[in-house]
Amino acid sequence: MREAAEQADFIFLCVPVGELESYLEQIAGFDLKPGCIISDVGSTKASIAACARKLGNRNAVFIGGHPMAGSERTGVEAATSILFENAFYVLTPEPSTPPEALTRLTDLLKHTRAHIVTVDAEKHDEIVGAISHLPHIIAVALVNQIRRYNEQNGLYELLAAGGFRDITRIASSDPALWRDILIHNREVLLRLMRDWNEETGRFIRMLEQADAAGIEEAFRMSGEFRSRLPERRKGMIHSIYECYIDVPDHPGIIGRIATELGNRHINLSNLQIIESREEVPGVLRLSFRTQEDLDHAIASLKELGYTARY
Ligand SMILES: NC(=O)c1ccc[n+]([C@@H]2O[C@H](COP(=O)([O-])OP(=O)(O)OC[C@H]3O[C@@H](n4cnc5c(N)ncnc54)[C@H](O)[C@@H]3O)[C@@H](O)[C@H]2O)c1
Ligand SMILES: O=C(O)C(=O)C[C@]1(C(=O)O)C=C[C@@H](O)C=C1
Repeated sequence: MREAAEQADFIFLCVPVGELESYLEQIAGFDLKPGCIISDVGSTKASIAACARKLGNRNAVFIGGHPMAGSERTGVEAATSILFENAFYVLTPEPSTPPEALTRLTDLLKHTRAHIVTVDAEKHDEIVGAISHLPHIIAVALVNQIRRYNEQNGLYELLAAGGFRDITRIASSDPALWRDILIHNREVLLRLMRDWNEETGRFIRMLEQADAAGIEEAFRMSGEFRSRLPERRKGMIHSIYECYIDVPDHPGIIGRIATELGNRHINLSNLQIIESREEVPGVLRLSFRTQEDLDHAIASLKELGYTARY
């Protein structure tokens, strides 16, 4: 590691959050190239930023980083060359970070086609705590609640399909990775969990009082906010023109749809079966490179009798 680090212009630390500080400390003891930039990809930023401040700069500059991309999968098998494309990549420079170092790092990261955003490390942890870490806790808690019911009656597992799967994918994330993330952001998460308790408390009160209007309003407000979120920020740039098609359970149906589009010279860029029902290809998601292809595909599929929608 010393040999590689001492020749490097850039060093990225890509280990679990709990290992970051010890690597940064080791690297700080090496004879790094003048101007070397050290960054990381950890999901929390305040603790590694504090460690870097303590170690000081010497030859190198540390700039924390966090690509908001990835999935519940880990290991090299989960890597793809387009992982960061169109994703937001957060950098957490300090007021003392030399602007030219930040420019060199962003120039390098541009090749990933991610959108670079800068914010300070503490604010990062507050925001990402709310939009990433809290949802992971909620998903895990929910799955464990249902897992306990299922011990008494296996029907829970059998019937758990659409909604449950949608909200719990991230409950399959790597336990050790998430142990580190939650522990390193525990102050923020404790505050967020208290707010979460209030949020669930509001639902308890609405149910106790059979407050139909209140429940409707809660769904209306959440739907409104959620519909403002871009459908798909990361992944392949070209897959943002998407439509959904209900596919009946007939052999060869997917091939037929693809062939019909091909016959009309409509270029598919991606195709995904959304598994909402066991053993039934429920919904097909088709992606195109242009709005024109998408509109043409929807019109053609409707003409052929399929239910196609944006
Ligand atoms: N998975 C995501 O969605 C995601 C997204 C953004 C950032 N991150 C962050 O990226 C970092 C890596 O996560 P990942 O999802 O790529 O996980 P990963 O398991 O795919 O990669 C972690 C790598 O670190 C290695 N490793 C573990 N302990 C080590 C040690 N003590 N010394 C040296 N190597 C060690 C593992 O062998 C593995 O190759 C974490 O800090 C995580 O918080 C993850
Ligand atoms: O989509 C997922 O599976 C993720 O967990 C990705 C996700 C997120 O919560 O958005 C998880 C952790 C990372 O630090 C960044 C991205």
